[in-house]
Amino acid sequence: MGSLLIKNARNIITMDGKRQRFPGGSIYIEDQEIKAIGTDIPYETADTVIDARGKIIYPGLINTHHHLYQTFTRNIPMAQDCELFDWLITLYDIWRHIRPEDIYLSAMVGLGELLKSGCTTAADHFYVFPDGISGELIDEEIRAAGELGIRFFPTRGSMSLGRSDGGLPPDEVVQKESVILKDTQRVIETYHDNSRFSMIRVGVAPCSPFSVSRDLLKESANLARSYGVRMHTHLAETKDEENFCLEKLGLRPLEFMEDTGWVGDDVWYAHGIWFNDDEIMKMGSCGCGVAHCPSSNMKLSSGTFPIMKMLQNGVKVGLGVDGSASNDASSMLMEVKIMNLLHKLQAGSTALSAEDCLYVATRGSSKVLGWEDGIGSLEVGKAADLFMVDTGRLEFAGALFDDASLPILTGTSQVDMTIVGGKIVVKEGRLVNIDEEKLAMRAQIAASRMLETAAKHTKMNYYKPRIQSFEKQLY
Ligand SMILES: Nc1nc2[nH]c(O)nc2c(=O)[nH]1
Repeated sequence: MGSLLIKNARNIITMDGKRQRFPGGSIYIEDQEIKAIGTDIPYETADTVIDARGKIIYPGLINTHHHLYQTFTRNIPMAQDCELFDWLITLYDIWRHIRPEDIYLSAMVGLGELLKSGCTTAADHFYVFPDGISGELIDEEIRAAGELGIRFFPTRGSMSLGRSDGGLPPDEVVQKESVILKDTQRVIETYHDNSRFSMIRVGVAPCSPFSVSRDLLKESANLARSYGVRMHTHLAETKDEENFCLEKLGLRPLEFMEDTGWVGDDVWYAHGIWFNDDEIMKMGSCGCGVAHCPSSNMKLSSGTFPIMKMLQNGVKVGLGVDGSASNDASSMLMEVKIMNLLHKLQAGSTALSAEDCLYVATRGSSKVLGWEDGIGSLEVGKAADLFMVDTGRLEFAGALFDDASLPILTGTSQVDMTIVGGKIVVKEGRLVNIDEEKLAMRAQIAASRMLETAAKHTKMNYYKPRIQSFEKQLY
């Protein structure tokens, strides 16, 4: 691939162990790897040279939880203003009609938004495999990631406990356990690459305690561990989930996970809001990680993630935007800001700085994904995954007093350049490898098709909001 020199940056925010910054610094990259970084590096030229005067460089953000296919079901009036179970029940009926092309296009849109907001590695949890849709579905989003040039961590999700067996999802979107395990093994064998600068690592991800069976959890854990791949699931997201576990399984959610082999330093959960103090201590000591998804937790009124208790107990915490249906966006930069504001309110004004939140979204996320040797900070020996912002932009005027927190506090959601593994994938704020306008048009047509098909089947009016406007309620 050759060499790349990025020189004369206004500042480089490294997020290394000392949180070093290099005002006036440069980075020298060979192939995917950072070979030198600082103000006094022994390289003056390279195959490609970028003059970064006036630009600030940050480590690429790492998204630890997403459902990219949900990009086609955002801003649906009927799925607003409800909590997780009602929200899922509404949306399962739409997701039933997803096609392979929808998975590809929704991933292109979601991953494109992530790259444009400074994200360089994205984990995804794909768990809807409807009856009657043939094809190797998760492969569609892997194809999209390859085309856009983002580092990708697809997790092969699954649901096996349909409504007729006491689960939440309709039977039409659950699969037989043998089918799930066979396809998961195929995905691991076809795509998983555990090398330091791998572009694809695969995880195993049964969906949630109310949508999978005990047997599937056990067998999935055995499969994942036999290949040495990581394990991911939703846990402790809502009180409804806790009640489901207590009533139907006689266990708290974490007890259920322990019982089925789903505790350990190769496991990360999404959300983790409703763990009690003993459980948080246990998670810290056994090395479990959590993908914190603040926007989604607020939107679905799920609760507030106890971040300070988690960090104080040594739990690995990373950041996730969650599926677009419970966020309506895939902006990692915006998520860092929202996280910062949420915890000012919850944990107090001095608990977490904007720079601490940037740490969670970079270093913290790399630990959650078990990938700290390759990504998460800008230092020699790590991948050249980074984003840059141009301080000359209007929204930064009057704010150039702390370079680490600048793009977070000012609330910008777009970066000027994103580089993944030494390759430029966003330039002047635009995706390099795809025509954005054409993609947007194709994607909206496909999303409308899916919604209209669902409406025909269910006879629901998805355009109808759940609540009346507040004026109507009040007067
Ligand atoms: N926020 C979300 N929580 C979930 N639980 C579950 O079973 N599926 C989901 C989901 O898509 N989003």
